[in-house]
Amino acid sequence: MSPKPLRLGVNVDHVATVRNARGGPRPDPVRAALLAIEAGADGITAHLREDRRHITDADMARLKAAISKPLNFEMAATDQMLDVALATAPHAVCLVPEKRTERTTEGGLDVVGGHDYFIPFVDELSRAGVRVSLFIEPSLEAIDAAVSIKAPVVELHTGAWCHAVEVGDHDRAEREFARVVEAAAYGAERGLEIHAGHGLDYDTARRVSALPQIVELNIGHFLIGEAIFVGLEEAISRMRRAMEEGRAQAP
Ligand SMILES: CC(=O)[C@@H](O)[C@H](O)COP(=O)(O)O
Ligand SMILES: NCC(=O)COP(=O)(O)O
Repeated sequence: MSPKPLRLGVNVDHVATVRNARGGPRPDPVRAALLAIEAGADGITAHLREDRRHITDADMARLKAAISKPLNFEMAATDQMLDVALATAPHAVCLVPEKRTERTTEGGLDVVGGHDYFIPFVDELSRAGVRVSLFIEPSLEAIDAAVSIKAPVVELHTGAWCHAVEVGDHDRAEREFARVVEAAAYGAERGLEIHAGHGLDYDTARRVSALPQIVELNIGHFLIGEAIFVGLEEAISRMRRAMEEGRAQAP
């Protein structure tokens, strides 16, 4: 059976990070989203953090109004964010953990300890026609919890693997990648749609694209950084090529 098509979701958070450094209107994450779609992005991801350190409520509303591709609204599981998400009516919501003090998303959602807490969020968003995904650690326990919470999609947090690659800790990187491989297969066997994201670059995106169960990668920080040097269109084209090369290796 040929592997399923692999989608690229481009996260525009860090266009807003650069904009907010000066407090003006530029660079505009909506302009970046439109360019990303022209360059081949299958969707746009944006993380409305509680502290609004990058994407703002207005950005999210403008993204929803402007883009022709699906909007993946990342948010913490809070009543306030739920209200914003329901008012925005995105294609999808991804529930992610947040800590005020974190520099970036550090781990996956605590779907084991917080199991019952997440059920109403998944219920209400699903009833509103929003596709819900849970941003989780690549672990079998987290997969089981996601199935029990009845979320149709999980996004496997690839940050630990990508960080180990980045710092040259080969043994740790291989252990972390093995967790991603196992969780992707285990989750797909249990009927979940499998996404992956956080910290991916061309090489790690190529490698993870070879996992046939994974149908969407959400990539932001690396692409926005690359765009500074080669332009956003070229960075996305190179990422698409890397994903296609990886997918060609899929069993
Ligand atoms: C959940 C996820 O991995 C991304 O949304 C990531 O959080 C990018 O935003 P930050 O860099 O602000 O964490
Ligand atoms: N959910 C992952 C995401 O949207 C982008 O993460 P990153 O590539 O900015 O680390």
